[in-house]
Amino acid sequence: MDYFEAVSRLHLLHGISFIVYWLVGVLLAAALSLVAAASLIVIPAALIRIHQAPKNIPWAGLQNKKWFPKLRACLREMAVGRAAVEEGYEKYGKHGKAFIIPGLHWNAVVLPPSHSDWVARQPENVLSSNKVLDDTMGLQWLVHGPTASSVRDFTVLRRDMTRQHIKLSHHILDEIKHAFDEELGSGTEYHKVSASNLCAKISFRATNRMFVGLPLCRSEAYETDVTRWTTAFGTCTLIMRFLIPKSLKPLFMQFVALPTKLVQWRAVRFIRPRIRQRLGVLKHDKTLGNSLENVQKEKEPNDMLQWIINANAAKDNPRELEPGNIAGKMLFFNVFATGTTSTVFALILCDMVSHVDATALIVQLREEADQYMPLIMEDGSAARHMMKTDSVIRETLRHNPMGAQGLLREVVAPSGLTTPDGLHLPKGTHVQSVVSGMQRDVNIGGAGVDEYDPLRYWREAQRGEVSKQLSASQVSDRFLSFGLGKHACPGRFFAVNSIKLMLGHLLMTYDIEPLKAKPEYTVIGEGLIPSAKTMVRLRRRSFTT
Ligand code: HEM
Repeated sequence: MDYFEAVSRLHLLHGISFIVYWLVGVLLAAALSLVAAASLIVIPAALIRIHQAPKNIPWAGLQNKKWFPKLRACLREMAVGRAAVEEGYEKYGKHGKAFIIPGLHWNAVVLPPSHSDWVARQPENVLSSNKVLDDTMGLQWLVHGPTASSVRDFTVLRRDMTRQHIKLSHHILDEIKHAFDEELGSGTEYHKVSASNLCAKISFRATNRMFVGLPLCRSEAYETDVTRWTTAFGTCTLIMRFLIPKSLKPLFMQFVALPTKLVQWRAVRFIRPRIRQRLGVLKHDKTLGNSLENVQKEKEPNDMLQWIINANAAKDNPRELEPGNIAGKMLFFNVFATGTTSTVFALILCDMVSHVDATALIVQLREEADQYMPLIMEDGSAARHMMKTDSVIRETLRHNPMGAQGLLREVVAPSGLTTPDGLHLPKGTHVQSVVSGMQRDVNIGGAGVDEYDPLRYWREAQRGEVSKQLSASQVSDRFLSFGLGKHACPGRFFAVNSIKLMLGHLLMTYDIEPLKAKPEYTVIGEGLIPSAKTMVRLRRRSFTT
């Protein structure tokens, strides 16, 4: 290599390193500008909210910081949400006092437990749940149409799903068996699997068997697209809530929503042809002069897709029957249904296998599953008799609820609202209740409620302490894991039944090793999920191969 070649190579090398440095520099500068821009928006917005918060209510989560404690608490919200709620409950809530919980999106007044029933009874035009749903989920930007009120119409869940899911139990169980077989194979060797990944897979399949039926619920591509959509949707709602001020939303959300819309378009490509085909049948029936009620119900598929089509057809607004709106509703229901059911299923599994007497507990639950699960194929309601399993589900929901707080509402009455103990909340105030701390509070639930005791509800009933066992889907102001009042979770009956079927099948079919220590749970904001690293060991029981 001569001198000139060496020099030109050196130049080339310098040139390449220059471009690399330049690119890194540009990227760094872009990242810094983004952070600066975000701070310019986020910090002033937080300061305004701090200024607007009621002055006579104490704050939780300030951590005794000397400089800008409230601002720092607001900015920390994503990292320490659950701790702040629990600290506030210990200091104020359990003594019947309200407190403020800091947040980047809004600061909320957390009312004491004695107010939960009162909150749940307030009409929508005074204390709104819909407004909170719109603001946290960006309904007018991120999901289907034609209107936000149509998106918020959950009649299909409250009416059709609640009535039909028991009739569909044998299909759901068939899907659960199939999904477990796919995940764990047919051999009798031990498998070490992530509890949360396993529960996510099985829950998605169980739910989507009822949503879209066979064969689509088994399509890997469909599952990937739906999961991508729920993730994109979640990410976009975070950006929308924390980074974009209210006044700029109409402008910015058009762009921020684009990736979610794109992923949504991809995900609905699987459902669209089915919708078109079913709408064709509906049109044919109508032209034959059949009224909607007379459409041959026995010929219709009994699944969520059909329930949505029928409910939208009854609205007499042609836009409700656009395939994109029908498919969009189906996808949107997945946001509510799959993540929640799988997280709770995984929490129950982890609580159960790490219980001090896990072996005896598993034996008892398995006996119950052996007795009732084989009846499901003939009688979908047989799982109703699995009251020990029901107790285990309610106990995890009570002791380790997914969300530390609940009953999220906004005061929308123009003159504000005054609580029973005289606290005036101006229009625009966000209120909520503590779920986790309250449900473990011995002063409310009695001695021992701070402990996890899986068969507590079943035992209470056996001892005659209650006339009827409290079931896992029964809400009250002492059990807020599914909310309370008009907006209480419409999916809870289906969720509890599916978890019973999943847990029942697992215990009947597999040996599961108890865990030696309590598993780690991951806290995100105020939410609780089992860590994906928590592994359980399972093997097919030999006589079931
Ligand atoms: C174990 C699983 C689940 C848990 C713990 C859960 C929990 C909750 C909670 C706490 C609320 C708020 C209630 C309130 O503010 O009063 C809620 C609302 C809701 N849930 Fe669930 N949920 C679960 C499963 C499901 C499923 C399977 C579906 C649908 C298939 C669903 C659909 C909804 C809907 C649509 C709402 C909003 C209701 C309204 O605003 O009127 N959930 N859920």
